[in-house]
Amino acid sequence: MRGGMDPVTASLEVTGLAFAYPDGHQALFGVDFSIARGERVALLGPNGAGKTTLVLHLNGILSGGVGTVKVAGLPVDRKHMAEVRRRVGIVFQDPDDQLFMPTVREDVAFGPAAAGLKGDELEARVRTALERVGMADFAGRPPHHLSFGQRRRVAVATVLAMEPEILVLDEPSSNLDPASRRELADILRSLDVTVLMVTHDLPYALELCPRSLILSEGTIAADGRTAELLADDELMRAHRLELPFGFDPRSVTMGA
Ligand SMILES: Nc1ncnc2c1ncn2[C@@H]1O[C@H](COP(=O)(O)OP(=O)(O)OP(=O)(O)O)[C@@H](O)[C@H]1O
Repeated sequence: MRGGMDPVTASLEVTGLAFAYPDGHQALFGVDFSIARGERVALLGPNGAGKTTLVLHLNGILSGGVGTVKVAGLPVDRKHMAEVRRRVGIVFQDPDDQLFMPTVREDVAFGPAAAGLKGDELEARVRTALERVGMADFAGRPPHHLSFGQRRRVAVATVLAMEPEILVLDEPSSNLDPASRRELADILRSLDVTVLMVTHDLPYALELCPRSLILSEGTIAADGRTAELLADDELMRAHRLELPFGFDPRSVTMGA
C-alpha cells in the first residue's frame, strides 16, 4: 500500500473510508489509497466489491460514512462540495445518464455555463473539449442521433469541459467496438489529467493504467503495477478476476 503521499502532489487521498448503506449493508471497510497527479490507475474487482460505492464518495454523491476523501488536498465535505465537483469529473457507464440537452454543444456547455462561463470563453471551452475527443464536427447534432460510442465520447467531453483534476470513468470500454475502444484509449492516454478507471476489461486496464487497485469485499486487496497484479494467478483467482482466454499480460507493451 502506498501511504503518506505529499498532499500537494496527491490528486486523490482516501483514508480509512468505511461505509454502510441505510439498510445496514457494509460496502466499504476502511479503504486507504492515494493517487498522484497525472497517474492513471485502474480500479479492479469482482461484482459487488464496492467499486461504485467508492467512486460515489469521490465527489460526495455518497457520504456519511467513516474516514476522509481529499481531492487536491480539499476534503470532500459540504463546505467544499462545489469545488470538489468541479475537480472530480465522473463519466458514468451509460452516456445517456449524462446527455440530456437538444444538441451536443449544449450538453458540453451545460457544466461550464452553470459554473459562470459565458460568451467566447464558453465557446472556446466547448470547442476544446469536443476537439479532444474528436467530436467537434458533431457539435450541432442531437446526442440521441449519435452512436453509442460517439455518445460516450461526448459524455467524456462534458466532463473535460469542466477542466477536472481527476477523470473517473466507469467501464469506459463497455459496448465499444474494437476501433472505438482503441480510439478512446488513445484519447485517454493523450489527456493531461489524473485518471481512475473502474473496469472489468483487464486488457484495457493493462493498456492504459500502469497501476491498479484491486477492491474486494470492500477492502483494497492489492495496490501495485497492473502487469504484475494480472500476472499473479493466485491473486487473480482469490478475487474472481479472469483474463480473456489465451491473453498473456506479459505480451502487452504499456502505452506511456
Ligand atoms: N443502495 C444500496 N443499498 C444497499 N446495498 C447496496 C446499495 N448499492 C449497492 N449495495 C451493495 O453494496 C455492495 C457493493 O456494491 P457496488 O455497486 O459498490 O459494487 P461494484 O464493485 O461496483 O459491483 P459491479 O462490478 O457489479 O458494478 C454490494 O454488495 C451491493 O449489493
